[in-house]
Amino acid sequence: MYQHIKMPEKGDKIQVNNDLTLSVPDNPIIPFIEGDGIGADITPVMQKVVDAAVAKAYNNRRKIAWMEIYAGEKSTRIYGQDVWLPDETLTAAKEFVVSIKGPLTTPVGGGIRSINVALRQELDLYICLRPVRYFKGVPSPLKNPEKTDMIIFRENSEDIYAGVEWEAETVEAKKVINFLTREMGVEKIRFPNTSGIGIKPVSREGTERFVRKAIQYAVDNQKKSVTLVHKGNIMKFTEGAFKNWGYALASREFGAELLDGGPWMKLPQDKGGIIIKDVIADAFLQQILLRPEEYDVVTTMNLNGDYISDALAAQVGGIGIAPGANLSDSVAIFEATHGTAPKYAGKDQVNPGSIILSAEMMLRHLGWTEAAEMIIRGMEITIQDEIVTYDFARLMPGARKVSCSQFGEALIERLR
Ligand SMILES: NC(=O)C1=CN([C@@H]2O[C@H](COP(=O)(O)OP(=O)(O)OC[C@H]3O[C@@H](n4cnc5c(N)ncnc54)[C@H](OP(=O)(O)O)[C@@H]3O)[C@@H](O)[C@H]2O)C=CC1
Ligand SMILES: O=C(O)CCC(=O)C(=O)O
Ligand SMILES: [Mg+2]
Repeated sequence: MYQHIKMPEKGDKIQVNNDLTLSVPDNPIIPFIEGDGIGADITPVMQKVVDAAVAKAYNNRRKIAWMEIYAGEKSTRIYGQDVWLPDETLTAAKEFVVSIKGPLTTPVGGGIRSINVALRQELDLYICLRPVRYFKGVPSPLKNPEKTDMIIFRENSEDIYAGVEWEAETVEAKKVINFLTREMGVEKIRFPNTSGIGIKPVSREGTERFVRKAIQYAVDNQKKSVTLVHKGNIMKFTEGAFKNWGYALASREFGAELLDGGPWMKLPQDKGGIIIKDVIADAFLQQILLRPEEYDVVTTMNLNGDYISDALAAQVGGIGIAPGANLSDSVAIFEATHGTAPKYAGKDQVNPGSIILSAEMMLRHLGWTEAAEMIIRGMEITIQDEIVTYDFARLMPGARKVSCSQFGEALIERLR
Protein backbone atom coordinates (compact mmCIF):
# COMPACT_ATOMS: atom_id res chain seq x y z
CA MET A 1 0.00 0.00 0.00
CA TYR A 2 1.49 3.32 -1.04
CA GLN A 3 1.08 6.63 0.78
CA HIS A 4 1.11 9.14 -2.10
CA ILE A 5 1.61 7.00 -5.20
CA LYS A 6 -1.68 6.42 -6.97
CA MET A 7 -2.00 3.10 -8.77
CA PRO A 8 -3.49 3.43 -12.25
CA GLU A 9 -7.02 1.99 -12.52
CA LYS A 10 -5.99 -0.36 -15.29
CA GLY A 11 -2.64 -2.02 -15.82
CA ASP A 12 -0.59 -5.04 -14.82
CA LYS A 13 2.83 -5.59 -13.37
CA ILE A 14 5.85 -6.58 -15.42
CA GLN A 15 7.25 -9.84 -14.02
CA VAL A 16 10.89 -10.89 -13.90
CA ASN A 17 11.28 -14.56 -14.84
CA ASN A 18 13.80 -16.92 -13.20
CA ASP A 19 16.20 -16.45 -16.11
CA LEU A 20 15.89 -12.64 -15.64
CA THR A 21 13.90 -12.15 -18.86
CA LEU A 22 10.76 -10.05 -18.54
CA SER A 23 7.11 -11.05 -18.96
CA VAL A 24 5.49 -7.87 -20.19
CA PRO A 25 1.68 -7.56 -20.18
CA ASP A 26 -0.12 -5.48 -22.83
CA ASN A 27 -0.91 -2.80 -20.23
CA PRO A 28 2.28 -2.61 -18.15
CA ILE A 29 2.34 -0.21 -15.22
CA ILE A 30 5.40 2.00 -15.75
CA PRO A 31 6.41 4.35 -12.93
CA PHE A 32 7.80 7.72 -13.95
CA ILE A 33 9.58 10.54 -12.11
CA GLU A 34 8.76 13.87 -13.76
CA GLY A 35 12.10 15.47 -12.82
CA ASP A 36 13.15 18.94 -11.66
CA GLY A 37 13.77 21.99 -13.86
CA ILE A 38 12.99 21.08 -17.46
CA GLY A 39 11.59 17.73 -16.29
CA ALA A 40 8.09 19.21 -16.33
CA ASP A 41 8.67 20.31 -19.96
CA ILE A 42 10.11 17.12 -21.43
CA THR A 43 8.47 14.28 -19.48
CA PRO A 44 4.86 14.87 -20.64
CA VAL A 45 6.07 15.27 -24.23
CA MET A 46 7.88 11.93 -23.98
CA GLN A 47 4.73 10.27 -22.61
CA LYS A 48 2.62 11.60 -25.47
CA VAL A 49 5.10 10.39 -28.09
CA VAL A 50 5.36 6.95 -26.46
CA ASP A 51 1.56 6.60 -26.13
CA ALA A 52 1.07 7.56 -29.79
CA ALA A 53 3.79 5.17 -31.02
CA VAL A 54 2.51 2.25 -28.94
CA ALA A 55 -1.12 2.85 -30.00
CA LYS A 56 -0.14 3.02 -33.65
CA ALA A 57 2.33 0.12 -33.64
CA TYR A 58 -0.09 -2.26 -31.91
CA ASN A 59 -3.49 -0.96 -33.11
CA ASN A 60 -4.43 0.11 -29.58
CA ARG A 61 -3.95 -3.44 -28.29
CA ARG A 62 -1.12 -2.28 -26.04
CA LYS A 63 -0.97 0.77 -23.77
CA ILE A 64 1.34 1.87 -20.98
CA ALA A 65 -0.36 2.58 -17.64
CA TRP A 66 1.79 5.47 -16.37
CA MET A 67 2.15 5.77 -12.60
CA GLU A 68 3.80 8.85 -11.14
CA ILE A 69 6.38 8.29 -8.42
CA TYR A 70 8.29 11.08 -6.74
CA ALA A 71 11.87 12.22 -6.19
CA GLY A 72 13.65 15.57 -5.98
CA GLU A 73 11.90 18.89 -5.54
CA LYS A 74 8.41 17.56 -6.31
CA SER A 75 8.85 14.92 -3.61
CA THR A 76 9.64 17.59 -1.02
CA ARG A 77 6.36 19.33 -1.91
CA ILE A 78 4.38 16.12 -1.48
CA TYR A 79 6.14 14.23 1.31
CA GLY A 80 7.69 17.06 3.34
CA GLN A 81 10.58 19.44 2.99
CA ASP A 82 13.42 17.03 3.67
CA VAL A 83 12.09 14.03 1.79
CA TRP A 84 13.99 14.00 -1.52
CA LEU A 85 13.76 10.28 -2.19
CA PRO A 86 10.85 8.59 -0.41
CA ASP A 87 11.20 4.90 0.44
CA GLU A 88 8.04 4.13 -1.50
CA THR A 89 9.65 5.47 -4.69
CA LEU A 90 12.39 2.86 -4.32
CA THR A 91 9.81 0.19 -3.48
CA ALA A 92 7.75 1.05 -6.57
CA ALA A 93 10.78 1.13 -8.87
CA LYS A 94 11.64 -2.38 -7.65
CA GLU A 95 8.09 -3.70 -7.65
CA PHE A 96 7.24 -2.48 -11.16
CA VAL A 97 10.70 -3.35 -12.54
CA VAL A 98 10.94 -0.79 -15.39
CA SER A 99 10.68 2.99 -14.86
CA ILE A 100 11.71 6.22 -16.53
CA LYS A 101 12.82 9.49 -14.98
CA GLY A 102 13.47 13.12 -15.80
CA PRO A 103 16.59 14.88 -14.46
CA LEU A 104 16.99 15.80 -10.80
CA THR A 105 18.88 18.79 -9.38
CA THR A 106 22.02 18.37 -7.28
CA PRO A 107 23.42 21.50 -5.62
CA VAL A 108 27.14 22.18 -6.11
CA GLY A 109 29.56 22.26 -3.18
CA GLY A 110 27.09 21.46 -0.40
CA GLY A 111 23.47 20.56 0.32
CA ILE A 112 21.92 17.21 -0.50
CA ARG A 113 23.87 14.54 -2.32
CA SER A 114 22.72 13.49 -5.77
CA ILE A 115 19.31 11.80 -5.83
CA ASN A 116 20.27 10.38 -9.22
CA VAL A 117 23.30 8.68 -7.71
CA ALA A 118 21.25 7.57 -4.68
CA LEU A 119 18.67 5.89 -6.94
CA ARG A 120 21.43 4.03 -8.76
CA GLN A 121 23.08 2.97 -5.51
CA GLU A 122 19.90 2.01 -3.63
CA LEU A 123 18.62 -0.12 -6.52
CA ASP A 124 22.11 -1.35 -7.44
CA LEU A 125 21.66 -0.10 -11.01
CA TYR A 126 25.31 -0.79 -11.66
CA ILE A 127 25.28 -0.23 -15.42
CA CYS A 128 24.72 3.12 -17.05
CA LEU A 129 24.17 2.37 -20.74
CA ARG A 130 24.39 5.34 -23.08
CA PRO A 131 24.30 4.75 -26.82
CA VAL A 132 25.78 7.52 -28.96
CA ARG A 133 24.70 7.65 -32.61
CA TYR A 134 24.22 10.25 -35.25
CA PHE A 135 20.84 11.28 -36.66
CA LYS A 136 21.11 12.58 -40.22
CA GLY A 137 20.54 16.32 -40.36
CA VAL A 138 21.57 17.07 -36.76
CA PRO A 139 24.13 19.89 -36.60
CA SER A 140 27.49 18.64 -35.31
CA PRO A 141 30.93 20.25 -34.87
CA LEU A 142 32.46 17.27 -36.73
CA LYS A 143 32.93 16.86 -40.48
CA ASN A 144 31.84 13.22 -40.36
CA PRO A 145 29.64 12.88 -37.29
CA GLU A 146 28.20 9.56 -38.56
CA LYS A 147 31.54 7.95 -37.70
CA THR A 148 30.72 8.38 -34.01
CA ASP A 149 28.70 5.28 -33.19
CA MET A 150 29.45 3.93 -29.72
CA ILE A 151 27.78 2.36 -26.72
CA ILE A 152 29.02 3.71 -23.41
CA PHE A 153 29.00 1.24 -20.53
CA ARG A 154 29.61 3.40 -17.47
CA GLU A 155 30.03 1.68 -14.11
CA ASN A 156 27.32 3.25 -12.00
CA SER A 157 27.88 2.28 -8.37
CA GLU A 158 31.52 2.85 -7.41
CA ASP A 159 34.42 5.26 -7.89
CA ILE A 160 34.93 8.73 -6.44
CA TYR A 161 31.35 9.31 -7.62
CA ALA A 162 29.98 7.19 -4.74
CA GLY A 163 30.17 10.31 -2.57
CA VAL A 164 32.53 9.09 0.17
CA GLU A 165 34.12 12.40 1.10
CA TRP A 166 34.71 14.84 3.95
CA GLU A 167 34.72 18.61 3.84
CA ALA A 168 37.98 20.48 4.46
CA GLU A 169 38.73 21.52 8.04
CA THR A 170 36.01 19.34 9.62
CA VAL A 171 36.72 16.95 12.46
CA GLU A 172 36.09 14.06 10.06
CA ALA A 173 38.51 15.28 7.38
CA LYS A 174 41.18 15.89 10.03
CA LYS A 175 40.64 12.40 11.42
CA VAL A 176 41.08 10.79 8.02
CA ILE A 177 44.14 12.92 7.24
CA ASN A 178 45.68 12.07 10.62
CA PHE A 179 45.11 8.38 9.94
CA LEU A 180 46.69 8.66 6.51
CA THR A 181 49.71 10.65 7.63
CA ARG A 182 50.35 8.98 11.00
CA GLU A 183 49.32 5.37 10.39
CA MET A 184 49.73 4.92 6.66
CA GLY A 185 52.89 6.98 6.18
CA VAL A 186 51.29 9.24 3.57
CA GLU A 187 53.46 12.27 2.88
CA LYS A 188 51.88 13.46 -0.32
CA ILE A 189 48.97 15.54 0.96
CA ARG A 190 50.29 18.96 0.04
CA PHE A 191 48.13 21.05 2.41
CA PRO A 192 46.88 18.66 5.12
CA ASN A 193 45.29 21.36 7.28
CA THR A 194 42.95 22.59 4.59
CA SER A 195 42.31 19.55 2.38
CA GLY A 196 38.94 18.04 1.73
CA ILE A 197 39.21 14.29 1.27
CA GLY A 198 37.42 12.00 -1.21
CA ILE A 199 37.69 8.22 -1.43
CA LYS A 200 37.67 6.27 -4.67
CA PRO A 201 36.46 2.70 -4.16
CA VAL A 202 36.85 0.46 -7.22
CA SER A 203 36.39 -3.25 -6.56
CA ARG A 204 37.18 -6.46 -8.39
CA GLU A 205 33.61 -7.71 -7.89
CA GLY A 206 32.09 -4.48 -9.15
CA THR A 207 34.40 -4.38 -12.16
CA GLU A 208 33.87 -8.02 -13.06
CA ARG A 209 30.06 -7.99 -13.01
CA PHE A 210 30.11 -4.82 -15.07
CA VAL A 211 32.74 -5.79 -17.66
CA ARG A 212 31.01 -9.18 -18.02
CA LYS A 213 27.80 -7.39 -19.07
CA ALA A 214 29.67 -5.12 -21.49
CA ILE A 215 31.44 -8.00 -23.23
CA GLN A 216 28.24 -10.06 -23.36
CA TYR A 217 26.47 -7.06 -24.89
CA ALA A 218 29.22 -6.81 -27.52
CA VAL A 219 28.89 -10.53 -28.32
CA ASP A 220 25.07 -10.40 -28.50
CA ASN A 221 25.08 -7.30 -30.69
CA GLN A 222 27.92 -8.25 -33.05
CA LYS A 223 30.16 -5.40 -31.97
CA LYS A 224 33.75 -5.08 -33.18
CA SER A 225 35.53 -4.07 -30.00
CA VAL A 226 35.24 -3.40 -26.28
CA THR A 227 37.58 -0.68 -24.97
CA LEU A 228 38.45 -0.32 -21.28
CA VAL A 229 38.99 3.42 -20.71
CA HIS A 230 41.01 4.24 -17.59
CA LYS A 231 43.65 6.46 -16.06
CA GLY A 232 45.52 3.46 -14.69
CA ASN A 233 48.98 4.92 -15.19
CA ILE A 234 48.26 7.41 -12.41
CA MET A 235 45.57 5.70 -10.29
CA LYS A 236 47.15 2.27 -10.37
CA PHE A 237 45.09 0.38 -7.80
CA THR A 238 41.69 1.70 -8.87
CA GLU A 239 41.68 2.59 -12.57
CA GLY A 240 44.70 0.40 -13.34
CA ALA A 241 43.11 -2.49 -11.47
CA PHE A 242 39.89 -1.93 -13.45
CA LYS A 243 41.87 -2.48 -16.65
CA ASN A 244 43.66 -5.57 -15.32
CA TRP A 245 40.49 -7.15 -13.92
CA GLY A 246 38.69 -6.41 -17.20
CA TYR A 247 41.32 -8.17 -19.34
CA ALA A 248 41.51 -11.08 -16.86
CA LEU A 249 37.74 -11.55 -17.02
CA ALA A 250 37.77 -11.45 -20.83
CA SER A 251 40.36 -14.23 -20.82
CA ARG A 252 38.84 -16.37 -18.05
CA GLU A 253 35.15 -16.18 -18.95
CA PHE A 254 35.14 -15.42 -22.68
CA GLY A 255 38.29 -17.25 -23.80
CA ALA A 256 40.03 -14.08 -25.03
CA GLU A 257 43.65 -14.55 -26.10
CA LEU A 258 46.48 -12.05 -26.34
CA LEU A 259 46.71 -10.28 -29.68
CA ASP A 260 50.27 -9.79 -31.03
CA GLY A 261 51.71 -10.41 -27.57
CA GLY A 262 49.17 -8.18 -25.75
CA PRO A 263 47.92 -6.34 -23.88
CA TRP A 264 45.06 -6.25 -26.40
CA MET A 265 43.04 -9.45 -26.65
CA LYS A 266 40.70 -11.12 -29.07
CA LEU A 267 37.65 -13.27 -28.36
CA PRO A 268 37.35 -16.59 -30.20
CA GLN A 269 35.54 -16.52 -33.59
CA ASP A 270 32.44 -18.20 -32.13
CA LYS A 271 32.17 -15.12 -29.89
CA GLY A 272 32.58 -12.77 -32.82
CA GLY A 273 36.36 -12.35 -32.72
CA ILE A 274 35.77 -9.14 -30.76
CA ILE A 275 38.87 -7.12 -29.84
CA ILE A 276 39.25 -6.27 -26.15
CA LYS A 277 41.52 -3.25 -25.81
CA ASP A 278 42.30 -0.42 -23.42
CA VAL A 279 43.21 3.22 -23.69
CA ILE A 280 44.23 5.87 -21.20
CA ALA A 281 41.37 8.33 -20.68
CA ASP A 282 43.07 11.55 -21.81
CA ALA A 283 44.30 9.97 -25.05
CA PHE A 284 40.81 8.53 -25.55
CA LEU A 285 39.26 11.99 -25.40
CA GLN A 286 41.40 13.19 -28.28
CA GLN A 287 41.01 9.99 -30.29
CA ILE A 288 37.22 10.09 -30.22
CA LEU A 289 37.46 13.38 -32.11
CA LEU A 290 40.21 12.27 -34.50
CA ARG A 291 39.32 8.61 -35.10
CA PRO A 292 35.91 7.86 -33.59
CA GLU A 293 35.36 4.89 -35.92
CA GLU A 294 37.96 2.93 -33.91
CA TYR A 295 35.66 2.69 -30.89
CA ASP A 296 32.53 0.67 -30.44
CA VAL A 297 31.63 -0.52 -26.91
CA VAL A 298 33.31 1.79 -24.40
CA THR A 299 33.58 0.54 -20.80
CA THR A 300 34.73 2.81 -18.05
CA MET A 301 34.34 3.85 -14.45
CA ASN A 302 31.75 6.22 -13.07
CA LEU A 303 33.43 9.64 -13.29
CA ASN A 304 35.17 9.02 -16.63
CA GLY A 305 31.84 7.75 -17.94
CA ASP A 306 30.10 10.94 -16.89
CA TYR A 307 32.59 13.15 -18.75
CA ILE A 308 32.77 10.85 -21.76
CA SER A 309 28.95 10.76 -22.05
CA ASP A 310 28.63 14.51 -22.56
CA ALA A 311 31.76 14.73 -24.75
CA LEU A 312 30.52 12.02 -27.11
CA ALA A 313 27.00 13.44 -27.07
CA ALA A 314 28.43 16.75 -28.30
CA GLN A 315 29.97 15.00 -31.32
CA VAL A 316 26.53 13.93 -32.53
CA GLY A 317 24.59 17.08 -31.69
CA GLY A 318 24.61 17.51 -27.92
CA ILE A 319 23.01 16.26 -24.73
CA GLY A 320 19.60 17.37 -25.98
CA ILE A 321 19.32 14.02 -27.80
CA ALA A 322 21.57 11.76 -25.70
CA PRO A 323 19.60 8.89 -24.14
CA GLY A 324 20.45 6.43 -21.38
CA ALA A 325 19.48 3.62 -19.07
CA ASN A 326 20.45 2.59 -15.56
CA LEU A 327 20.33 -1.18 -15.25
CA SER A 328 20.69 -3.86 -12.61
CA ASP A 329 20.24 -7.54 -13.40
CA SER A 330 16.47 -7.06 -13.16
CA VAL A 331 15.42 -3.45 -12.44
CA ALA A 332 15.83 -0.65 -15.01
CA ILE A 333 15.40 3.12 -14.84
CA PHE A 334 15.71 4.95 -18.14
CA GLU A 335 16.80 8.59 -18.09
CA ALA A 336 18.11 11.45 -20.19
CA THR A 337 21.86 12.11 -20.10
CA HIS A 338 21.38 15.84 -19.49
CA GLY A 339 20.42 17.64 -16.30
CA THR A 340 17.68 20.01 -15.22
CA ALA A 341 18.92 22.98 -17.33
CA PRO A 342 17.37 25.43 -14.83
CA LYS A 343 17.48 28.51 -17.06
CA TYR A 344 15.03 26.83 -19.45
CA ALA A 345 12.71 25.35 -16.80
CA GLY A 346 9.02 25.82 -17.58
CA LYS A 347 9.68 27.64 -20.86
CA ASP A 348 8.62 24.78 -23.18
CA GLN A 349 11.82 25.39 -25.09
CA VAL A 350 14.30 22.54 -24.68
CA ASN A 351 14.84 19.47 -26.80
CA PRO A 352 12.78 16.52 -25.53
CA GLY A 353 14.87 14.18 -27.73
CA SER A 354 17.02 12.78 -24.94
CA ILE A 355 14.14 11.51 -22.82
CA ILE A 356 12.16 10.40 -25.89
CA LEU A 357 15.13 8.32 -27.05
CA SER A 358 15.53 6.99 -23.49
CA ALA A 359 11.89 5.87 -23.74
CA GLU A 360 12.72 4.31 -27.10
CA MET A 361 15.40 2.25 -25.31
CA MET A 362 12.80 1.36 -22.69
CA LEU A 363 10.36 0.09 -25.34
CA ARG A 364 13.13 -2.10 -26.80
CA HIS A 365 13.88 -3.37 -23.29
CA LEU A 366 10.18 -4.39 -23.03
CA GLY A 367 10.46 -6.14 -26.40
CA TRP A 368 8.17 -3.56 -28.02
CA THR A 369 10.54 -3.14 -30.94
CA GLU A 370 7.93 -1.99 -33.47
CA ALA A 371 6.99 1.03 -31.37
CA ALA A 372 10.68 1.76 -30.72
CA GLU A 373 11.49 1.66 -34.45
CA MET A 374 8.58 3.97 -35.13
CA ILE A 375 9.98 6.55 -32.70
CA ILE A 376 13.42 6.36 -34.31
CA ARG A 377 11.94 6.86 -37.78
CA GLY A 378 9.74 9.71 -36.49
CA MET A 379 12.77 11.41 -34.94
CA GLU A 380 14.79 11.00 -38.15
CA ILE A 381 12.05 12.39 -40.37
CA THR A 382 11.28 15.33 -38.07
CA ILE A 383 14.95 16.37 -37.99
CA GLN A 384 15.36 15.85 -41.74
CA ASP A 385 12.26 18.04 -42.25
CA GLU A 386 14.31 20.65 -40.33
CA ILE A 387 11.78 20.94 -37.52
CA VAL A 388 13.96 21.36 -34.45
CA THR A 389 14.17 22.94 -31.00
CA TYR A 390 16.36 25.98 -30.22
CA ASP A 391 19.54 23.99 -29.58
CA PHE A 392 19.69 22.65 -33.13
CA ALA A 393 18.01 25.68 -34.73
CA ARG A 394 20.86 27.96 -33.66
CA LEU A 395 23.20 25.87 -35.82
CA MET A 396 20.75 25.24 -38.68
CA PRO A 397 20.05 28.43 -40.60
CA GLY A 398 16.63 28.21 -42.23
CA ALA A 399 15.33 25.44 -39.99
CA ARG A 400 11.88 25.77 -38.38
CA LYS A 401 12.46 26.43 -34.68
CA VAL A 402 9.70 24.87 -32.58
CA SER A 403 8.99 24.52 -28.88
CA CYS A 404 9.55 21.38 -26.86
CA SER A 405 5.88 20.38 -27.09
CA GLN A 406 5.62 21.30 -30.78
CA PHE A 407 8.61 19.07 -31.50
CA GLY A 408 6.73 16.21 -29.81
CA GLU A 409 3.63 16.94 -31.94
CA ALA A 410 5.70 17.07 -35.13
CA LEU A 411 7.29 13.74 -34.24
CA ILE A 412 3.88 12.17 -33.55
CA GLU A 413 2.66 13.34 -36.98
CA ARG A 414 5.66 11.55 -38.48
CA LEU A 415 5.23 8.19 -36.73
CA ARG A 416 5.13 5.54 -39.43
N1 LIG B 1 20.71 12.51 -14.45
C1 LIG B 1 20.40 13.68 -13.98
O1 LIG B 1 19.33 13.89 -13.43
C2 LIG B 1 21.38 14.80 -14.13
C3 LIG B 1 21.24 15.90 -13.32
N2 LIG B 1 22.09 16.96 -13.46
C4 LIG B 1 21.84 18.13 -12.61
O2 LIG B 1 21.23 19.14 -13.40
C5 LIG B 1 21.56 20.43 -12.87
C6 LIG B 1 22.03 21.36 -13.98
O3 LIG B 1 23.27 20.87 -14.48
P1 LIG B 1 24.08 21.51 -15.68
O4 LIG B 1 25.50 21.23 -15.45
O5 LIG B 1 23.60 22.88 -15.95
O6 LIG B 1 23.74 20.57 -16.94
P2 LIG B 1 22.43 20.45 -17.84
O7 LIG B 1 22.58 19.20 -18.60
O8 LIG B 1 21.21 20.59 -17.03
O9 LIG B 1 22.49 21.71 -18.81
C7 LIG B 1 23.66 22.17 -19.42
C8 LIG B 1 23.35 22.76 -20.77
O10 LIG B 1 23.10 21.70 -21.68
C9 LIG B 1 22.13 22.07 -22.62
N3 LIG B 1 20.95 21.20 -22.44
C10 LIG B 1 20.65 20.40 -21.39
N4 LIG B 1 19.50 19.75 -21.62
C11 LIG B 1 19.06 20.15 -22.82
C12 LIG B 1 17.93 19.83 -23.59
N5 LIG B 1 17.01 18.94 -23.18
N6 LIG B 1 17.77 20.45 -24.79
C13 LIG B 1 18.70 21.32 -25.22
N7 LIG B 1 19.79 21.66 -24.54
C14 LIG B 1 19.97 21.07 -23.34
C15 LIG B 1 21.83 23.53 -22.35
O11 LIG B 1 22.80 24.23 -23.10
P3 LIG B 1 22.67 25.74 -23.65
O12 LIG B 1 22.60 26.61 -22.46
O13 LIG B 1 23.90 25.90 -24.47
O14 LIG B 1 21.44 25.80 -24.50
C16 LIG B 1 22.11 23.61 -20.86
O15 LIG B 1 22.33 24.92 -20.42
C17 LIG B 1 22.60 20.20 -11.78
O16 LIG B 1 21.94 20.25 -10.55
C18 LIG B 1 23.10 18.79 -12.06
O17 LIG B 1 23.57 18.17 -10.91
C19 LIG B 1 23.07 17.00 -14.43
C20 LIG B 1 23.23 15.92 -15.26
C21 LIG B 1 22.43 14.72 -15.14
O1 LIG C 1 23.41 13.49 -10.28
C1 LIG C 1 23.70 14.55 -10.85
O2 LIG C 1 23.28 15.63 -10.47
C2 LIG C 1 24.58 14.53 -12.06
C3 LIG C 1 24.68 13.18 -12.67
C4 LIG C 1 25.26 13.18 -14.03
O3 LIG C 1 25.76 14.14 -14.55
C5 LIG C 1 25.18 11.95 -14.80
O4 LIG C 1 24.88 10.90 -14.25
O5 LIG C 1 25.46 12.01 -16.03
MG1 LIG D 1 26.49 13.77 -16.53
